[in-house]
Amino acid sequence: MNDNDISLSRRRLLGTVGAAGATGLAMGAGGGVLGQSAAQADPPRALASVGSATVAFHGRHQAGITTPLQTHCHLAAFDLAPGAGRKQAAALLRRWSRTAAELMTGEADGTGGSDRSRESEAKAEPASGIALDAGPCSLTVTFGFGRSFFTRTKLTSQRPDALAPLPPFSADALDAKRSDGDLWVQIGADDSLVAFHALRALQRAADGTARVRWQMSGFNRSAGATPAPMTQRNLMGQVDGTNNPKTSDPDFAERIFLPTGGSPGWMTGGSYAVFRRIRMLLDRWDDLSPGAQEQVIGRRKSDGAPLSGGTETTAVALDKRKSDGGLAIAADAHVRVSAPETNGDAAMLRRSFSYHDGFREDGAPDAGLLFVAWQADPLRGFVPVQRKLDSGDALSPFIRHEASALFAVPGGPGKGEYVGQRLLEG
Ligand SMILES: C=CC1=C(C)c2cc3[nH]c(cc4nc(cc5[nH]c(cc1n2)c(C)c5CCC(=O)O)C(CCC(=O)O)=C4C)c(C)c3C=C
Ligand SMILES: [Fe+2]
Repeated sequence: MNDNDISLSRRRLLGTVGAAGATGLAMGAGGGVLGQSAAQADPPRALASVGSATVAFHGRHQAGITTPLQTHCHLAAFDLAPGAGRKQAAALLRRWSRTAAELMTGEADGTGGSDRSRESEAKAEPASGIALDAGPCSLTVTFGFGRSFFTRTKLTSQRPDALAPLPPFSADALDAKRSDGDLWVQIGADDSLVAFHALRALQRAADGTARVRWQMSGFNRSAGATPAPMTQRNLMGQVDGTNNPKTSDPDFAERIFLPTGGSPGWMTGGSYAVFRRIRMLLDRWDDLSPGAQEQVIGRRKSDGAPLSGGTETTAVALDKRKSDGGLAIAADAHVRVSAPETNGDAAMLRRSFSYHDGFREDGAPDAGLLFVAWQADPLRGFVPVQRKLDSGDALSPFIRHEASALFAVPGGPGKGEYVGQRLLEG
């Protein structure tokens, strides 16, 4: 883990246990045990651990990259308003950073009270108190810059080569209005109101400087939903995320983050986020037998074990053959085509959320994956892998890439700094 480790911290709400009533919190945390604990006069319970978990805003890397997946996310791209340039962008990133830092500690009360005394530009807090009763709930806010940001702010000399537009892929069906953007915000939290509150606070803080270009919401499974913690499942029912690079891998940092002394200097400790909104053709998928679905991916549905044998965490044996001589993992299976071994060691950290936006006119669910992949260089991570998938992945007939973006995500701010300061004031 890194500087942004989750910690269970004291929370301002602990002080309100008495006022809210211990029973209320016990009900939130444990439901059915309410009557029992009240009758036995147990001491008041602290806020449930889900609520009190915090992730550090400051550190070498921004939060929300190696942070364990939260239950809720909002992804939003903003475009700078006409007339807004580098100065206004710097002021916005300062406001956004202050807001994010406060919300992530859980110290902001959500009433807007503390902001009224601040400079008039700062509308950092919605006055609705949306998240008033909750702890920080592992809230993370991550900020990135799109290619167009550098033109708008006349900072093209600082634009990383790695921000070159992603190449077109044959299966792309991209909606330009839901792609790209000058600025990107990724919000994750283990509570839906905490996540929405952060989104509103950041949107308000952007007022007059930047406008929402697109916004999407996603989800993952809630902590405690399964008897033991496990890898997430996506909406196709697959265990998804197993073979991600691990923070304990010796080459993890060099694969995912830019080193000190790299180029450009302001990206030290940063990473590149590739975003793809990938709709799943779930009716077509659900018509496949479970066995056929497993062949498409190359892993078992029940527990995510590779079809070459073993358990979920057993290394995939791409050369393994069945008794009939055929490959245990088909030539076009998703895990074979995307594996680092078959892509010149290309690797990325996939940190995705499911989405469901209702049903389309034809009755099909508008649902799938908000795919987010992190890497030190998209030309050595996402691009070669997607090129290969584009030309021969058994999963392709069941998905549609509908939106796309690439963002430069700078390193985390030091204490007293704001995100992107080294770019905007360098
Ligand atoms: C370009 C990169 C990738 C896209 C786009 C992508 C889409 C996508 N993937 C799944 C489901 C699974 N993917 C799995 C593994 C996997 N996927 C990628 C890359 C992309 N996936 C990689 C690099 C890997 C790891 C390969 C390996 O090293 O073994 C798996 C298996 C479990 C796991 O390791 O995570 C599943 C399941 C969907 C549904 C999807 C688009 C909607
Ligand atoms: Fe995949």
